[in-house]
Amino acid sequence: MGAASSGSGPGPPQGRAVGSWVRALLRRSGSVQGPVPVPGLAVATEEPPFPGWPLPQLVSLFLPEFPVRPSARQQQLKILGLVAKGSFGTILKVLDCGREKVCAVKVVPKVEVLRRDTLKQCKEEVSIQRQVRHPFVHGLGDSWQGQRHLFIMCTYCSTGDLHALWRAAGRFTEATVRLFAAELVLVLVYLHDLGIVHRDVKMENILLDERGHLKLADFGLSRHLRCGERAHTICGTLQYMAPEVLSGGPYSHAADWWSLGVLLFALASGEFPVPPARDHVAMLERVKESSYASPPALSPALGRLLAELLCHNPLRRLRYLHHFQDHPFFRGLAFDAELLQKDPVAVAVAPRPTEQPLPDPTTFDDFDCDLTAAPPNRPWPG
Ligand SMILES: Nc1ncnc2c1ncn2[C@@H]1O[C@H](COP(=O)(O)OP(=O)(O)OP(=O)(O)O)[C@@H](O)[C@H]1O
Repeated sequence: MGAASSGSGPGPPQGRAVGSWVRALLRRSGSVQGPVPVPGLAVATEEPPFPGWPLPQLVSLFLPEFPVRPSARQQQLKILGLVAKGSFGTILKVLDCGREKVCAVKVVPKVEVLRRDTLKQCKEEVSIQRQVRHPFVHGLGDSWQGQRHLFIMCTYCSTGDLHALWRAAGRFTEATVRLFAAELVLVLVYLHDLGIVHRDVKMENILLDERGHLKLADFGLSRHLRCGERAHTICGTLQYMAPEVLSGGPYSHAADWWSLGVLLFALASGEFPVPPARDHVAMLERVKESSYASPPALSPALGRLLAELLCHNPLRRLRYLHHFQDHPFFRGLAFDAELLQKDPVAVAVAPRPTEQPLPDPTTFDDFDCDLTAAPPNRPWPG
């Protein structure tokens, strides 16, 4: 939901209940807040307590993207462990006992959303994820709210994310880069045609399905941007940000194509084209100075693709499907989702250490409802 880096977390300590471990962890990370003194919010139900009366504000603010679910629904979920701590919230692995499915749930404290003034962005994330349906997009399963948290649930990807795979592999062969690039081209073209700019295309936000194909995730910075419209917010992840984004805009969907260029450069060479800087001003200087010359080990066709994506002028950057279909790097490849998915991706499905079974799964609503005794540890925003 944000732009800061996230890392995969270790499993819970052996012999300790997962519930108390997750609660302690959420508290340590500051993502669990004490009670917010809003009168009338002791019990959140689907209906307002008195027909015609407004819902308490801390509930109504997040509607309709985050409906209030009957607690029976939430009790069907059992926490299996921690997946990662993002900049905003915590990603948990849960078992949906009703559907017998393992899911990932992003848990975001409402207080944090309001403190950072990201209510609009947070609702946009869910509404965009609900809107998009594509083989290479990680779709939304469900979203709802508790008293203190927002919950965003989707299928759990057991193969992990592209960043973890890249770190393990060092770099990928050009054949693998070609396949991943084609999958991402299809996704970006699809999103841009819908008038959506992702704004945080990076390896950590790309999950892998069980056959190693890509699923673009984390629409936390995405927004609707019509063709011809321009954005100005400096956001994204520094190393992936286009020069026009780093300089405060105006920028368009072309910014996503720059990020793709950075990503493909790193996948193929094992290194980022430009090292990270401390802030966007310093990063812009580095980006301006860099020639983005491809390492000589890469083929001329890939070198050309990278140069055409990492083009400082957004108007001259590659951005239409036919640009890629006609490109020598993709010669002989069909931009067809079904054909691209035909074979498993060998490097992604190679056997890896199996996950430890987790002791004592706990019901999901515990950490939203059981913390009412703790005092607030942050000032209430506004
Ligand atoms: N459905 C999922 N299945 C498996 N792992 C997931 C899933 N969703 C997220 N993750 C893991 O959790 C990490 C953080 O997720 P996400 O980017 O959605 O959170 P975030 O709070 O927006 O983080 P950040 O702001 O740091 O990008 C991902 O990089 C990925 O490794």
